[in-house]
Amino acid sequence: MTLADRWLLPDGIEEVLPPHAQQIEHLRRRLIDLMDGWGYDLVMPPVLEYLDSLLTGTGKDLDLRTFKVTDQLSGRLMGLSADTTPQVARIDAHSLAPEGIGRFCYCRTVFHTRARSLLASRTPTQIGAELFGMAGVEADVEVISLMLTLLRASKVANVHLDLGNVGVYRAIADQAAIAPEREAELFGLLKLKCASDIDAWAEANVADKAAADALKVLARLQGTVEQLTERFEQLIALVPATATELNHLLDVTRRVASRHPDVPTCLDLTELRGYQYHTGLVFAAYVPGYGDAIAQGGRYDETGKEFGRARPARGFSADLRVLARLGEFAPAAKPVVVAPEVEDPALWTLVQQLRDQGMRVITTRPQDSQQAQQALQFIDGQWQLVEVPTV
Ligand SMILES: N[C@@H](Cc1c[nH]c[nH+]1)C(=O)O
Repeated sequence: MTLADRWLLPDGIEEVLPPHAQQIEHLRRRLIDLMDGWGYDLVMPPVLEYLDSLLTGTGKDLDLRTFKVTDQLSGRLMGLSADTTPQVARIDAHSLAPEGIGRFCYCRTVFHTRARSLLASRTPTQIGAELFGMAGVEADVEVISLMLTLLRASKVANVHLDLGNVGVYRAIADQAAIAPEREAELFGLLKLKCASDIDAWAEANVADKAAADALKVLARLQGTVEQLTERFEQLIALVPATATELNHLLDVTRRVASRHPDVPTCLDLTELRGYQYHTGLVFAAYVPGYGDAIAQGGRYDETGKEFGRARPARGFSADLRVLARLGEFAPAAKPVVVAPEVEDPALWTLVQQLRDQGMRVITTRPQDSQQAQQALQFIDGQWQLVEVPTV
C-alpha cells in the first residue's frame, strides 16, 4: 500500500469539508425545527444493533444492503443500520408505544454495503419522518405535505411528485397466485417498466386470464389522473380487489394537488419501492437533472406487527446531503471579527460578549485576517470594534 492509497476513501464514502459541512448542519437544524413545528419528536435509534431486530419485517433488499459484524460480547450477529424506518417502527411498537398517534423524525448516517444508485452515497445522512396510528387519506396527505415542505425549505426547485400503490400490485399478484420464487422476476420487470416483457411474462406464467390482463394494464399505468382514469376502471373490472387502493390513490393525489398546486404530480403504478416493507401508497420526489428520487416514502402497516403492535404507519426519507447539494439553502453568514492575540481580561470579556451575540470572533494576528469585516482594536484606552477596510 502506497502512502497515497492509505489516504484514499472507499468508493461511495466521502468526507464533508468547509463550507459544505456547516451548510449541511444549518440545513439539518432548519429541517428538524420544521418537523418539530409539525409535532414530530426527534428520535435517535442506535447505529448498530442485533441483525434480527434490524431486519424484522423487511425484504431481501435491506438485508443485502446491511453491513454485518459479530458482537464480541454475545457472539450474535449485529448490523449497521441501513434504514431508520424499521427502527422507528420498533420504537413506536415497543420502546415508547404511545397511546395515541405517534409522530417521529430523525436525521443520522446510515450505512449501505452497496449504494442505492450510481448517484448515491454509501453513507447517506438519512433524514425523515414517520407517522403511526393514523389511518386514511389524511395521514398520507400529511406525510407527503411534510416531505414537500422540507424540500421547499431546502430551496430545491422544480420538484415533481410520483405516486403509486404497492397494494394494487399485491391484489393482482394474489389473484394471479404467483409462486413466491417467480415473484422476484416480475418485480424486476416492473422495475424496468418494460410493458412488452411484462405482457410476455404474464402470458407465460399466469393461468387466471383476468389477472394476466390486469398485469398488462398495470404495466401501462403511468401518467396523470386524467390520462389513467379509464385504465383504472379496466383494472377494477379485472381485479375488483384493486378498487379500494386505486380510489385511495386518487383521493390522496387530488388532495395533495389542491394543497401543492405548484408541484406537478404523476401516477406510476409500476413503482414498487426497494425495501419491500411498503404495503400501500408509495411516493417519490424528483427534480430535473438528477436521475434518482431525492425523497421517497410510503405506507407500511405490517412492520409494527413484528414488534408486537401492528398499526397504520407511513413516512418518508431523504439524504440530507443531497438536499443541501441540490437546494439553494444558504445559512445567513455571521459577521466575522478579528481580535488580536493579547492577554487582557477586558478584551476577553468583550470577545465572549460578541460571540454570545452571534458574531464569529477569531483571535489572530492582523496580517492573517483577510476574511474579517471588523476588528477589535485598542483605541483611546479601550477595546473598540472598527470596520476593516475592504481592499
Ligand atoms: N425509509 C424508506 C422511506 C420510507 C420512510 N418511511 C416509509 N418509507 C426509504 O429510505 O426508502
